[in-house]
Amino acid sequence: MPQDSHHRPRARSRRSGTRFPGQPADRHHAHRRPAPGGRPQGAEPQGHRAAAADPAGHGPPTVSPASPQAAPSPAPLQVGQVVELEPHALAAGGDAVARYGGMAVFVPWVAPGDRIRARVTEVKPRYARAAAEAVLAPGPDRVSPACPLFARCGGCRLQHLSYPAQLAWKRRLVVDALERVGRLEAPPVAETLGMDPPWFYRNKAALPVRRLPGGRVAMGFFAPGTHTVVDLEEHGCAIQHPVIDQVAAALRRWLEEDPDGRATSTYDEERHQGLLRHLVVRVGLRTGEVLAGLVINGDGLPGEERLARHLQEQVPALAGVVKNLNRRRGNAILGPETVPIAGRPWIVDRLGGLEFRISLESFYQVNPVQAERLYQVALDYALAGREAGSAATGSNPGAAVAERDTAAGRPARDAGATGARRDPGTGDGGTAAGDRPFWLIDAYAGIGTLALLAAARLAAGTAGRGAAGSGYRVTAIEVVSEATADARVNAERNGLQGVEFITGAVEDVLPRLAAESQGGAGGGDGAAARGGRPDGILLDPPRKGCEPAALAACLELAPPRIVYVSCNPVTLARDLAVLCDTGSPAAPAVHGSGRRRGRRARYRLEAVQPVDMFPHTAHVECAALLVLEDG
Ligand SMILES: C[S@@+](CC[C@H](N)C(=O)[O-])C[C@H]1O[C@@H](n2cnc3c(N)ncnc32)[C@H](O)[C@@H]1O
Repeated sequence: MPQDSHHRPRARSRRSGTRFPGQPADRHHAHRRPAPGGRPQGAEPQGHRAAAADPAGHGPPTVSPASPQAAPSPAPLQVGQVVELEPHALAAGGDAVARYGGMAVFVPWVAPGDRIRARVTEVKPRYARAAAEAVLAPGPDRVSPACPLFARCGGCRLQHLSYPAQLAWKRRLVVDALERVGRLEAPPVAETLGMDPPWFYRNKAALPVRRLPGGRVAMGFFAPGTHTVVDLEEHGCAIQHPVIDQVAAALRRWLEEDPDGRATSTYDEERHQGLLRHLVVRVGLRTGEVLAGLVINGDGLPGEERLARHLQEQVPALAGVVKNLNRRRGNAILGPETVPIAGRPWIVDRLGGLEFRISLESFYQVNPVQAERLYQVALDYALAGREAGSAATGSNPGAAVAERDTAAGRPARDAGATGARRDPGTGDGGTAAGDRPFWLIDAYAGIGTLALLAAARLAAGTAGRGAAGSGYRVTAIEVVSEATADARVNAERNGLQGVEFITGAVEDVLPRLAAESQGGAGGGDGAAARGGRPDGILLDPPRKGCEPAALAACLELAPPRIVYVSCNPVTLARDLAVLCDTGSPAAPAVHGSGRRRGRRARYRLEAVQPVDMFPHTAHVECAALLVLEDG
């Protein structure tokens, strides 16, 4: 697979050939270059064109002439009533919001500024829901969705909105959460960093596999609000890497045509019966390596070794095929045990000039192009003034290495990590005040992406003196042991020293480090005792945010900077309210916080950078910089 394969995505079709509106049928010219402003071909503004209605309320509504019977009524809404609405905003999940007689009405799949005819589906005391039946006049930001499955598949929520409008909305989402939930006044939120082109970016898919009556097999995403699989075979997916479609097609062929494949049952959630549950595919965007995981409600599949060979023949980029055993009921995709069937049970990808080994279970950002930008911002925040040249010149050694690597398409070992090792550095740029090593804690570290990129940057400024204690120290904390194992290998693979990996929950480990830190240097044998007070903490928790004990420990450790990376603006706002002590009712009480020097530590929100990690979905990622104000 070519190194820049993600720049040449192409949809494929076993049955019909071409996939997306506006996409050329010629596979080699199928990359949909966006028009200026990020709009893909085939997603043109609808202007005043009309579209047809979906009676089930699931399809995108289509434009039609205004109906004289649908005039707004001041009477209270009733289920089944047809009303005309003009949504003015999007709510957090991506539904449009309109007002009707003082009541908020949520309508999916329509855009602010659209004038629509909608049927009321639910009425609550303070809000209602409606399904759009027709767009009477499109709003200024409406575009034609690029994917014909849009609104039938639950993967994307915003394809009907121009990309610049999506970016503006995501920034607004962050500002609103910080103001409303966090009680942070006039938060310093930058414009959202968008992706160009914002398509075919996902490097991972977990596709439920279901056999249909007659023996055909469906694989895809669930329809919105259901567990009905929307089969991607016909159209592929506009936001995931095309090789994922190839692996799915190869598995489908096996299940439909091979005798062992035809004998393989697929999972029935309600009865908790059937063998094959999901196909999980991971792709290394920069290396082209692919890992296929077959999630099984049992021990194995009939003819699984032949199946693995079949997949590898069909998709030569497959580095390995594994089975994951998940015999549990419920929505968790992966079970506790992963067993290799063929090849190796991990892939390698390159990011920021470093190489990362990634197993099936380990967290890895689904959009590495945008992840690289996010990490660069987060580390610029965390390391400001600590790297050689960064304070004086604003230069960014890590980023320069990453760019060189990307531009030249060279293997990472020529750049990034080894570059960091070879680079003589310029003195004590990575050293904290006095002669103490600069100490950074990476909490929720996954496979060590941020920790190792930080170490590479710090090493570039300190001639690699990390482990010796005079330059820098990075402490990475992660609860999933497979991810920590990957992280250790990744440190070695990139020749990076001075990084220690702790497997454990942040809410357990950070308080321990805080207690050691209070004991002062030499007061224990842990990292905190050796390093004293950290110079920075990176927090990158899952969607639910940090536990109060983790936040309390941050306040006790009271580093000059905290960088909070988040994929959920609401929990970000809640946790920042604790760290900035805004008095928000959403902030949980934290105990024992900020006892350092008898004062409660308190942070100021200095900058927030939203990054569009998930174009066309209602999700947004952020990096927020907090600077110690008091304590
Ligand atoms: C959003 S990911 C970030 C990972 C990493 N920073 C990256 O960018 O690749 C969150 C990580 O936190 C881990 N995690 C979840 N809860 C945790 C906890 N209580 N303590 C430590 N790690 C946790 C997850 O396994 C996952 O690897």
